[in-house]
Amino acid sequence: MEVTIKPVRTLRGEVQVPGDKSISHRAVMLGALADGETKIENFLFGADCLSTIRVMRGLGVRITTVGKRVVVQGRGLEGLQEPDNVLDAGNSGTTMRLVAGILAGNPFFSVLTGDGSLRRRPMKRVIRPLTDMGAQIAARAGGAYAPLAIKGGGLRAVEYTSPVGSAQVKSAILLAGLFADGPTTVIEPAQSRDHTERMLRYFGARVEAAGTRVTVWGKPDLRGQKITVPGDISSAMFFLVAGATVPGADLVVHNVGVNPTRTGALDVLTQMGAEIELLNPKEINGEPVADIRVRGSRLTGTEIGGSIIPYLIDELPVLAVAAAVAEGETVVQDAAELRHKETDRIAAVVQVLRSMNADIEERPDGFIIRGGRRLRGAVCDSFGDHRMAMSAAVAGLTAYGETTVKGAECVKISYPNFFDTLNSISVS
Ligand SMILES: O=C(O)C1=C[C@@H](OP(=O)(O)O)[C@@H](O)[C@H](O)C1
Ligand SMILES: C=C(OP(=O)(O)O)C(=O)O
Repeated sequence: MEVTIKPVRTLRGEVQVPGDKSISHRAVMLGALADGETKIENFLFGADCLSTIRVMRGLGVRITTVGKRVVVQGRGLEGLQEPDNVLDAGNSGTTMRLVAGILAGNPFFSVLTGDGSLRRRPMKRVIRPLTDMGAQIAARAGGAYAPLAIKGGGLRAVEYTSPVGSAQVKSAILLAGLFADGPTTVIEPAQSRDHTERMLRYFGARVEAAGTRVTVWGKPDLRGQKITVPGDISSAMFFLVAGATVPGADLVVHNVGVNPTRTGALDVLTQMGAEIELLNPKEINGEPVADIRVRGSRLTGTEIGGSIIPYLIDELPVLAVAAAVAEGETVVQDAAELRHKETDRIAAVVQVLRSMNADIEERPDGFIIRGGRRLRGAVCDSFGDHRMAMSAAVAGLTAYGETTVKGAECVKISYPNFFDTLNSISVS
């Protein structure tokens, strides 16, 4: 699918983004491991979360959907069944890595695979700690890539120091830790998003967290819950950058999850001079939520690196668009993890923005953008990556001429109605 974006006069209106992807995945997984029923409202019906539902069904879990609600019949910690076929995580790194943690705890054989993109993403980062805990895991290319063949069970609790600040690695170990006796600890080089910890507590597990160190106690009594998924801040960020870069824009995005381990991009945009207000703050299921208002303003370049990176990792492609429009230089560093996403997002950002006339230099761990040049519409590839497709569309709003996004159907991974919502706020 090709989508053409025309420059807009301005952006106006109110937006409701779909449910948070990270939280939707975790709600299905923990619901499956709990005793009793879990009802999930505002679930993200994006392809990635549907992959999680498919995989958990493959493990014998009954999951039904009614409107935007998902109901999971929990099977208890010991209740999953050996799958009679391979489990397909599709395009979803979160599904593969977190489910690997759950499978490591189960005394049966299973094979986890995914699409071409996911089968090129690094898996040693979860295989190593899960193997340390006692699981047997074989993988392609010397243990580097999926498919993964897992025979789990008999896990021991460990203390693991992770070389990467990754919520998927941390969560895989914490989920495996549910099946071990005693406390399992993960220490990260920089704190990553903490939805797993919050939701484990919400379901009744004992979790202690202090900065980059998290401990979960094994064999908890998890009880089915009612969960309302907040709007996804990573999806909201496309509109927040659009609102910040389009002159005269005034947008409100409702009910957005503002967990401090996810709001790095809000801090960066504010530091760049964006006019952003958080309204109506509240808490649901242990997660902070607010409405976010943004108005068009003049932006200036900034530096992005160090321990904030995991707090904005998925937002860097769209922050690069803000940097290209801003006056002055923006330096992004310490973000080599971007090369291990659905595509190499450093190479992809450089290619897309350069084709749109931006002055951008590729670095091994990021990029340098000298902003302030008027962007020019171009034909952009999505690289099959939902966040690249939406970032190119946002860049097209302030470019002169038309921008065509090729392979735009991949937005279905995290935001199926993205283009409809963008149209609904565009003033031409
Ligand atoms: O745990 C999660 O839900 C996620 C963690 C991040 O990945 P890493 O853990 O690989 O950094 C992020 O990029 C991904 O979109 C979702
Ligand atoms: C990297 C992403 O997701 P995952 O790792 O789950 O594929 C993303 O949504 O940007």
